[in-house]
Amino acid sequence: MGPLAHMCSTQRMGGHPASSWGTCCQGYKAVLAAQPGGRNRNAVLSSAVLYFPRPISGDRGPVLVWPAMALQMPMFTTPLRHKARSFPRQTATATAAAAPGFGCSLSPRLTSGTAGYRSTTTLSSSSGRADGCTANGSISSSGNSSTFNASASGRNRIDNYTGRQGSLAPLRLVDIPGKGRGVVATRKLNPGELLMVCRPLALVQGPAQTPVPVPQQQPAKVGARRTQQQPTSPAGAGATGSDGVGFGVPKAGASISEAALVSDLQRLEWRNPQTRVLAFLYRGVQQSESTGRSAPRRAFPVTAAAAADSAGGVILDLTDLTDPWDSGEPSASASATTPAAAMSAGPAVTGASVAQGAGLMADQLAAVVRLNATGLPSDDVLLAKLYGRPNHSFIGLWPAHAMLNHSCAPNAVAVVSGSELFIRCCAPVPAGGEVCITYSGALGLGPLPLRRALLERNHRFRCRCPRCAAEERVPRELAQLWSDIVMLASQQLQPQLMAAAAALRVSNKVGGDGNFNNATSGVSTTAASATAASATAAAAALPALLDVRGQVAKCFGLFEETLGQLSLSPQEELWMQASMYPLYETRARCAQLITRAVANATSASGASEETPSPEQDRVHVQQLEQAEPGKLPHQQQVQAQQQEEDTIELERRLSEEYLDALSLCLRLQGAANAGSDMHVQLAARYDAACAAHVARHPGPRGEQLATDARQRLERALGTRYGTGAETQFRGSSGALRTEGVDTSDTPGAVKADAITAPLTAPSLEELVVVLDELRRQQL
Ligand SMILES: C[S@@+](CC[C@H](N)C(=O)[O-])C[C@H]1O[C@@H](n2cnc3c(N)ncnc32)[C@H](O)[C@@H]1O
Repeated sequence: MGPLAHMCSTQRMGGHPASSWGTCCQGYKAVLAAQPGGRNRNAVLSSAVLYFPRPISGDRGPVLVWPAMALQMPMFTTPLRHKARSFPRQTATATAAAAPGFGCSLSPRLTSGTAGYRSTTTLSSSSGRADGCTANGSISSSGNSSTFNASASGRNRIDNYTGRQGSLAPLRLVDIPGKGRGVVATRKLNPGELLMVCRPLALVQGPAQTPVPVPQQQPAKVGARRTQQQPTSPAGAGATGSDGVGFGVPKAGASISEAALVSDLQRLEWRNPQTRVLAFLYRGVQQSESTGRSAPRRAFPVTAAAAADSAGGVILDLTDLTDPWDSGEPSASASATTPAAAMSAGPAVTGASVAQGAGLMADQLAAVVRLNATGLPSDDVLLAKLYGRPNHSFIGLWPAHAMLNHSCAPNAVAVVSGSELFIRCCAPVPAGGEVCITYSGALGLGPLPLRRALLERNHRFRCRCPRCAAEERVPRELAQLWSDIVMLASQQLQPQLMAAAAALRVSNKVGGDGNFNNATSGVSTTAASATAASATAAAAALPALLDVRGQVAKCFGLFEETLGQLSLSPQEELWMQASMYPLYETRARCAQLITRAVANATSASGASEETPSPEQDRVHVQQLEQAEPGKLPHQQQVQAQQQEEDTIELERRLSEEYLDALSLCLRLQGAANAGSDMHVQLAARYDAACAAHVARHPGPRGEQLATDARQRLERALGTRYGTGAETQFRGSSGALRTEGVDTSDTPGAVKADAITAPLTAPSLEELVVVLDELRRQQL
């Protein structure tokens, strides 16, 4: 039986495959119809039982089970073993070129020495960490007032880097009932708009890494460290697709402990403005403790909390926080000192009494870090590649970023590049609306119970964003059914797909180079036999893939049926679908693998026609001799042509099915995770898949798909990185690698003479070129 024989007739017509349960692919509808009450909720639930081959909710419940894949890679729990590097106190002078006409320059190196901008950066940092992490804690700058890091007053930074004079950052820090402090927009904000460029109060980086194509996630709060590593996404990066674009966390990416940051906060030299910022952040800890909003995991001394409150509080605005090392006049008493000494002795610091002594400091700092710090195994891979510098794992404290509260429907996204953290609007925000990021990373694309459990466990608060509110109104049994479906998709179907993908990977290897060397015997096989082996592997994988396809189709039937019973707004419906994302991505992944398996199988038959074996030749000659003159060759030709047309048509339909599924995933990413690296990766994947499709199946529909895909990729890139139209700060990571610092372990590192300057944001063309490069590296 050939591989295609596994498909039932409806599937050949674009319908559903036969499942391993032997039911018709449209069976769930029959079951639904057979239930008393037809389509009511109970009927749906009982039909669900019929369709799930194994119990789908275990003792622990779905919300505890689904993130298991993510939990396999805990972050920031094990200190890194870093190559020892020391950063003695030093002064570096950097010259870089200023804005006009600079947008297309890819290498910061090219910018050095040209006219216009000169910034003097004094870097004083902790000396020699035992673990070799780099600590970038105290950077103070002065210089040209038209630049972000050189503003004399520190008040107009955002105007300066966006070039919009007179319109100070369109954000304000306010108290938000039930959440503590938060950030609101003072005017309407649009996706892609740069909102803040934040410098860290402290930053610990791991050693330089070369990007390796695997998925990344946008920065998540440290409290969520166990959730931020996303499971390998079938539709997203890490997939085996030839159109795959995975460009995230370097594989060597290791975790850095919170303790490393705490210890750097203790070791860094402190001046009063920075102490004020720290005290300001610490107030958040105390507030959350006193309101019970977010109980810290340790009790803090009542005296310290009371002292901070009675100090009248430290009132800072966002501009004080975006660059904590550039906040104007240090107090007279503010000679460099340690945090403990500064907090207990510095009279100019309102929050000085927060610390009762060095003994408490570590605890307090730990609480500040826990509540406010952010970390990932890598900073942004695309920007690093664009600017020609390596990636670093990191954990850092960016005070302005720390003021952003969470929403499951975020309208802002954070991107870390070197030591800067950029905040960009990723969904429209009305004037007065709160600007929120997500703390959940990829797991924000999951059902409410899962999101809620993660936020409550890691951050100790209950999200009441509009998406959560809408999902709360879903009847309980339905919500349970949906959670079960998600769990089925991620716990059972995705592993099945992974196994099939592994088999196909082997088959691609065998068939791919056409001259496969057998590892054990060292015997080189012919192209034809290798392709035949590939076809065999594809044929072996197909039944499992078709089974998954059938199960996914049934799950979708159930979900869509039940979703249709609720009266939801289009936005709410999109959010519900986003919460079922694992099911959508399972479908896309499955469609992709089936497309590949069929292509492998059919190319094998083509290959054997091209290179018939001696036996085939003999049979063929015999047939010709016996045939009526002129008849058989013609019949054969017609048959072969028909077969080929059928095959191409089948491949086209399967490929379109894959593209449709991917397109939906992309839409959902845009609805609930816009501007995330997952969103960008998926957009790149979709773009590449559409381009591959149109190359294989030329025609107006393919062309249209490819155009649409490119637009969507540009939108995703624009949301995360800007459109290149505005001037922005290109990152000052050069400050980490100033004169005298050994950069030999960081190939391509930005050297002292190339400390970056405000430049035009990367253009879309630049970003697309880099994306393509990363993709080629992966292939
Ligand atoms: C990084 S801080 C954000 C700033 C914080 N509101 C403050 O005043 O310091 C994170 C904490 O803010 C609170 N928070 C953030 N998002 C929230 C939300 N959607 N609902 C309730 N509290 C939230 C929680 O206490 C959380 O642990």
